[in-house]
Amino acid sequence: MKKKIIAYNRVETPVLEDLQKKYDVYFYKNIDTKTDPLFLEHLSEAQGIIGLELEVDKELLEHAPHLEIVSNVSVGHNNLDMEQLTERGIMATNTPDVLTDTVADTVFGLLISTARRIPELDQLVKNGEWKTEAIEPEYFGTDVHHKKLGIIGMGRIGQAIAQRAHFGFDMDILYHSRTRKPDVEEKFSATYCTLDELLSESDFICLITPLTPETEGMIGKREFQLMKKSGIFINGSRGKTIVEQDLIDALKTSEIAAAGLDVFEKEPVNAINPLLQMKNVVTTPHIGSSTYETELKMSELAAHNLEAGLNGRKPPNLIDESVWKT
Ligand SMILES: NC(=O)C1=CN([C@@H]2O[C@H](COP(=O)(O)OP(=O)(O)OC[C@H]3O[C@@H](n4cnc5c(N)ncnc54)[C@H](OP(=O)(O)O)[C@@H]3O)[C@@H](O)[C@H]2O)C=CC1
Ligand SMILES: O=CC(=O)O
Repeated sequence: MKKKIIAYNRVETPVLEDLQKKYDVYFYKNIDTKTDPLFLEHLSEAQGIIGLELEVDKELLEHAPHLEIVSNVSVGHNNLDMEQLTERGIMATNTPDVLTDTVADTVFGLLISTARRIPELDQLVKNGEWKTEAIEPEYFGTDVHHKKLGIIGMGRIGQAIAQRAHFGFDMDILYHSRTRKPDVEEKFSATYCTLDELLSESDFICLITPLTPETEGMIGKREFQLMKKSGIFINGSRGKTIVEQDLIDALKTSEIAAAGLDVFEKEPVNAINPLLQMKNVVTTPHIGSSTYETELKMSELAAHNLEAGLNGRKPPNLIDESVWKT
């Protein structure tokens, strides 16, 4: 008998079609399915789940007695209650590495767009408001090259950001993570520092940690106050790693100069969120890894993890290896 899987928004079409040949696939596009009786019925039969950011918590797991593996189509796995999954011996996997460069490009793109005010000036040109041959100083941006960049979370993506900054833009790099990384320091001439030192000394700050109990709200009022008034803050991690209201206040009171945001406390972001009214805030809708090439690679890797788990092989990207019993 074919195994049953729930494929959850988003699994790229070729990957979905391949899974459909081998498994009974219940495909869900809507993110609001957790109370849907049909979803709960499918969940009660499923051996596997593959998808992006389905909140897998105790309540959901109570409806999933046959579940063997949850395969996230993302590297972040804050949507998974790992304690509950491990306690039940259910495997969980993610998709590291294949998205690293793409996310670093997004973060760097936000950084440059914010510093050079590209979306604002694009709008000015398109609105027919480019009146004089030489643009007025009120529309000048600030340099990126040769400035000081602080990276919070010097993991895979943090290092890919450092690579772009060091080799492409001659930036000085400060970093903060849980552990020091001598190889990274050597490769990018990077300097390890405390969070407070990084905040007060950097011209640009990129936050790219996972969302965990330790990082939730790690950047708030006190941290924004430590930043330079000319400082530009970029968040590529998760919305809840910062206190969003404190960012709004810091921008309103010119505590910092500008922000580039790919992630928000609530997603999709509420249309009346004050951040969306600010010219010095550049936003993207959580698209760090969203290129055709990378989304396909992520889906393929997630399917590979899922199939390994369902067929008695160790998935390459097991988040908690302790669930694997040889
Ligand atoms: N916007 C988007 O579309 C995307 C967002 N992301 C986000 O980026 C995150 C990072 O991904 P990736 O680089 O692959 O992950 P890694 O695990 O490779 O890196 C995470 C880094 O964060 C550091 N870190 C963890 N906890 C803390 C803490 N309490 N204080 C300071 N630093 C900490 C780690 O430190 P140490 O090395 O010392 O352990 C590590 O350097 C993901 O978890 C996800 O949330 C990822 C992809 C796309
Ligand atoms: O946000 C995306 C991820 O892969 O994590």
